[in-house]
Amino acid sequence: MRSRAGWLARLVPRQRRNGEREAAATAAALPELEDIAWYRHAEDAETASFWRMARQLPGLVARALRTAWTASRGWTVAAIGLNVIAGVATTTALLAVSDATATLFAAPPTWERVLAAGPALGLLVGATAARAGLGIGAGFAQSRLNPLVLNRTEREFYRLITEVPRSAFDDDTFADRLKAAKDRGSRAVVDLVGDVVDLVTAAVTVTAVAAALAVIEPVLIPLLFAAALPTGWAAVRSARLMYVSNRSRVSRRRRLWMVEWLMDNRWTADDQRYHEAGPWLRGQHQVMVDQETRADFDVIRSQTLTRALGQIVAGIAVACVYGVLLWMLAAGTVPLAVAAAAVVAIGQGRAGMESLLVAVNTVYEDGLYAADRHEFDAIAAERIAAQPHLADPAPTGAGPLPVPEVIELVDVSFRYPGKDTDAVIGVNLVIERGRTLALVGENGSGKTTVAKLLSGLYTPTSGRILWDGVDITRIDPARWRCHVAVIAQQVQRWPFTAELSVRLGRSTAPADRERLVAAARDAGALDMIEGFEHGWNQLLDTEFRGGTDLSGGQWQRLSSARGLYRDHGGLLVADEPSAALDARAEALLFDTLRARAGAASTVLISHRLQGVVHADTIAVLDEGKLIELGPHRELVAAGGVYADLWRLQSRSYAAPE
Ligand SMILES: Nc1ncnc2c1ncn2[C@@H]1O[C@H](COP(=O)(O)OP(=O)(O)OP(=O)(O)O)[C@@H](O)[C@H]1O
Repeated sequence: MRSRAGWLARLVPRQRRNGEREAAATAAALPELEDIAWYRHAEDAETASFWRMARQLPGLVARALRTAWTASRGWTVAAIGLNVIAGVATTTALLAVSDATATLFAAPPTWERVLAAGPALGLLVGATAARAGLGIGAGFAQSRLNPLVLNRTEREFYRLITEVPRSAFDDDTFADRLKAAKDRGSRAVVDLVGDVVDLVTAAVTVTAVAAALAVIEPVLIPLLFAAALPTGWAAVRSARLMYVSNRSRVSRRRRLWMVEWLMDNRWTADDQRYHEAGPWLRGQHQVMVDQETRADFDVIRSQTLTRALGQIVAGIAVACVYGVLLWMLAAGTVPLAVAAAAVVAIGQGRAGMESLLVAVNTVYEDGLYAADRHEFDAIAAERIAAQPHLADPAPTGAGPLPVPEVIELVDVSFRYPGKDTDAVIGVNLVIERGRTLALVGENGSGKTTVAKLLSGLYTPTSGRILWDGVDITRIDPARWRCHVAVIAQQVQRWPFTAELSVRLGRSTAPADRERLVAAARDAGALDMIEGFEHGWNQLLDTEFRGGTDLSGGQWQRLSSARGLYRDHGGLLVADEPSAALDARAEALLFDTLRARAGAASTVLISHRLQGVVHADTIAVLDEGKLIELGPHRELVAAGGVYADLWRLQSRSYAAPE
């Protein structure tokens, strides 16, 4: 790391020391906050010199222009082009000032001299008006460009996030990158385009003034640069301090927002009150808010000191520029008329130079944040591309696969990201068309994981899943997922109308009223839906006007209806579909599942063994391994784990004598 001298050298390390202390304090209460990943770029941001920053500009500018160009070629050309033409108008106006003052101040003004300065004054008025008009035009073009860039950036973000494999969401690094991209990264990509237009505007103004000064008095050009440097340095330094601070606070903020969400949403409102968890949550929240406040104070103090120093040095530098001008005037090297024009040019030049330095800084700062978004895009795209069906596609044709006659799991193992043990270990299973396979086993034995592998949510770490002998992990899911329907263990309460909530099972297909009704009936949800005040159009979210909420079992019926609506006679995976159902609804659902026998394949997961006795095959899992396999009678006769579970459940359901 570069060594720094004086008070400034201590500013950033101090901020980081505070951050480390606070992280330790938070970690004591909330261990999951420990996270040093955010310092990855912060070191860079903290130590990059102005020149290194300037060296990165071409790359950042090129990237922003590419973004703008792909969003709208016309408005990009307009925003940049009009600014460049405005620069020509600036030079013209300044030279016109010079001409006019030379004519007017050559001797005491007379009417003749005023008239002689007329053309120059006319040019000045014309050029000034043109510059203003062009500036407005450029501003309009930029305003049109920004929403288009935002639109494109958002679209790409949500494409990536919905296409990324499910396993990405189990990875904390991915979650951090996602957060950084969402927090500010995406916005920074859009802002960067505006910053680059501002940079071009400022650069054009400075070049225009420099061109005018080259004609008026070239000696003033370097002095002009020197006078603007201290303010620019202070702006860059301030932004960098803020950047480092923000970076180090992302994890805490993520946790903070999570705790806030736990307190302010209706999903956790009940549990929070049952367990009187409010004070504890508030306490955690307060610890983090206090740390945020201290971090804000730290960064504000450091920024104020930096800005003050910049302003003092800038003041001295400006005094020197005017001093030199006065000296040249006194020495007779510059005539009064030229000095007057130079004062106007210096005024505009200083403003332009400061804007330029601030723009350089803003481009760099937003460039750092935009890099978060680009990094996220790259990680997401990499994960998407690494999926076996893209990285190592099976040599099969195009179009949807047929409904499979046989689905096989061959020596399938799976480990969740970041875990050091497998959730599923060397499982071999066969599901024939028209047959029902039941998965049973204790909590955490791997049943849902097998269901998720079968439905393509995850790819096996090793082993293969074959559909009629074809390894489906190497085939685009779009070609086979259409044959898989899932009634998930975790009931998702979609905040839509009842109809949409069921139709979501096949959202891209046109609504099929007959199938909707059939699915709802088979799931025991039809009477409930038809009994709603607005029937199928009933909104199921009390956070919106006219919305209502459902009981746990009613939500589960809706979830089953969604799965059944999706099902088209392929594989149906029902993971604990009756956990919240009453006896009548449960019996109806199991009848529905049994009715598939002979025609469609079913994988049923249930802890209620009464529900699985009819399955053709029952697979018993234990700590990820398949330990028993066979029909109910055989397993009971074998006297193993299944028989034990069956005996326990039969005993607890038996009526007292
Ligand atoms: N997203 C995940 N990330 C990491 N580990 C997970 C994840 N989901 C499940 N696990 C772990 O994988 C193992 C198997 O979980 P799984 O959900 O498949 O069990 P299960 O048999 O369906 O349990 P239950 O009967 O409770 O539904 C468990 O040890 C669980 O902690």
